[in-house]
Amino acid sequence: MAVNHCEKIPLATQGATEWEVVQLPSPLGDFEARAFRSPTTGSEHLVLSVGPIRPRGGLLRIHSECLTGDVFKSLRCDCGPQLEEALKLLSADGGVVIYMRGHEGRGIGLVEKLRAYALQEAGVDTIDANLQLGHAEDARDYADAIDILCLLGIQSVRLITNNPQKRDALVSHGIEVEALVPVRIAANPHNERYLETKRKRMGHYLE
Ligand SMILES: Nc1nc2c(ncn2[C@@H]2O[C@H](COP(=O)(O)OP(=O)(O)OP(=O)(O)O)[C@@H](O)[C@H]2O)c(=O)[nH]1
Ligand SMILES: [Zn+2]
Repeated sequence: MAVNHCEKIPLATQGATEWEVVQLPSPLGDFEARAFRSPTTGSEHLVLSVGPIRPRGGLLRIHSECLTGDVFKSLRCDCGPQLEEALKLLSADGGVVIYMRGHEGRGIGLVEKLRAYALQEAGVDTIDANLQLGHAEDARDYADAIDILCLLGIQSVRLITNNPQKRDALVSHGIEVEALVPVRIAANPHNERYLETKRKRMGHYLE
């Protein structure tokens, strides 16, 4: 049964004392930025938004940190172009991106992600690499994202993702997902197998 997503928000967060709103102009658009330090995980997340924050029906992307893809434009994954695409959608229609630190490597961190890459270079796919290293295939926790949505007063969204598990994570915490907005990026020779595994083994909408 879905729960009220604001019910369990940590008391330390409820006043949102660290919730300054600043301007963040960039080549991809002019954003408002907020930073959030989670009292439970200690992670510091970034929220970028365009326009008024809509309690219902606004665009939302929950973007999992990928230092190699987002910052260094690695071609091994599709994260960098997906983030850019999401920010462009925001500039056109308004909405919110929550940039989730602590989600690096699907929650296993940067060092372990590179160990997983090494296994992939030996022929293992992205899921089995995680499993061989003793991790869950996806170790991401969405509790901080739910707290942030509560602080923003967001109850329902159009979610920018190809990943049905992100929708399920929100719905199970009482956030309504009115629609999934796909964010498909052209494959390249370096990420073809990775995208194929996401489609076949993780159920991502990547036809
Ligand atoms: N463990 C691991 N993590 C990876 C690998 N490639 C990318 N990542 C991480 O995966 C996360 C992105 O997850 P994806 O599965 O690409 O996409 P998603 O966020 O679930 O779905 P979308 O919303 O459609 O982007 C980022 O944190 C990346 O650092 C990999 O081979 N192994
Ligand atoms: Zn990536």
